[in-house]
Amino acid sequence: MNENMEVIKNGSILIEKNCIKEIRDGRIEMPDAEYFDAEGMIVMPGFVNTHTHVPMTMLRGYADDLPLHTWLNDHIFPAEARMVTPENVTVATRLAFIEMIKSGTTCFNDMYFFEDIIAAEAKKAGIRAVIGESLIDFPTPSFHTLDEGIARCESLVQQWYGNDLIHPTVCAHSPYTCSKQTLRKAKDITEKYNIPLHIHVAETRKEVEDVTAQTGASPAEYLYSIGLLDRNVIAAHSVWLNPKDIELYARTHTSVAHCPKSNLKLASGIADTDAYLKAGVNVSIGTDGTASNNTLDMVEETRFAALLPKGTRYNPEAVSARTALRMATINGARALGVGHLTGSLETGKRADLIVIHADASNMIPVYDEYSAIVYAANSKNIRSSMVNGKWIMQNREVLNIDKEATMHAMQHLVNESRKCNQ
Ligand SMILES: CSC[C@H]1O[C@@H](n2cnc3c(O)ncnc32)[C@H](O)[C@@H]1O
Ligand SMILES: [Zn+2]
Repeated sequence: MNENMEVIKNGSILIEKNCIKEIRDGRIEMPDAEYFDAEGMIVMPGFVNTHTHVPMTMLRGYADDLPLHTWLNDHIFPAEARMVTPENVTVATRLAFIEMIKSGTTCFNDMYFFEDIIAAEAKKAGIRAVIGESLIDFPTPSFHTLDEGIARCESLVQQWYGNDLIHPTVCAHSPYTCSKQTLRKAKDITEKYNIPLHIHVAETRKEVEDVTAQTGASPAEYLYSIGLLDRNVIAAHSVWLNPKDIELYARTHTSVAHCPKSNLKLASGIADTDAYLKAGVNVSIGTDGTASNNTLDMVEETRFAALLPKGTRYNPEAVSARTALRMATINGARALGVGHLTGSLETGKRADLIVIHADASNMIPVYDEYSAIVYAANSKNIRSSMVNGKWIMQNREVLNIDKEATMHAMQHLVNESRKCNQ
């Protein structure tokens, strides 16, 4: 693999319009060019967060230290039924974007309700977004019947299909909340447009037990049996895969969105990503929502993704820093079907990159860039960020979102919701 795919060292990147035109050692002389001096910096592709529910910033810390099914059924679903409105989704999405941009994410994959709002906000913020309206077999804040939900899914796809920054998908919540018919309808839309399907799979042992009791197959086998697994599928979590499931993912090119922190916090378990990678599965990294994480920080998530397998496998070579960084960038882009556009610094790709201040007390000395980023960096080291050739953060200032107004609006939203709940 070309060295320049991951980090750029002592070199120059020529960007023309929204694309990387050239990458070269040393300085590129261009009389009319605008120069950005990256002395003391590491330039790398932006992080690709492959599993989020961005408006869940409104529920950060709302119900902590609970197992997934209690957390979801007794706390999160009821809170969402009250709080998920178009206005609240707008505010919560802006807050999420500030946090994501400040921690180096240039592309994210979202599953929620009112994704039309999230798409429009992403366009304004300038962040690359892979977005899908979500199907689930009960009335939701954005639709009441399944037919309405399906219509919303397809109309979002039609609205953004072919866009250079916003890439549509369809989301089905999970095999335990969607019937076979719902899952098939979701898949039919993705097949019609050749776009990804985003779904939670095998997150907990309970899910595996329940799905197996109902269908006679593991969640992965069941999804395969109804034609759902292929290279256009992003299977979030996938903690509880048996050896046959792993082989099935590899054979069908199903991608995993590994969410180490959310899985730890909800005590769902630890995915054996070392085994998945060795079997040839495309493993990427996601944060999940801030009600289970409770951050959207891909620097932190990547560190967890590199450290956990070492502890569970008693093997310091399991998931190296370099592998973890690939999972967080190019594997993510490939999982989302945008690997031809983003996820690495290569001539012809879109200029989606971040600038890390490596000449910092918490990072020097930098013997190895991958190690410095994965094991030493924190989000504050990320100084600037560019998506599609445009700066979206410069010197830690997020350019297209009003931070003060957003924070104020979030506080107001929470106060109002508390009043209504009293
Ligand atoms: C159908 S929109 C997304 C839906 O998913 C819920 N959710 C958030 N995190 C998780 C998770 O880890 N497992 C399962 N479901 C999750 C979220 O609250 C929305 O209702
Ligand atoms: Zn999730």
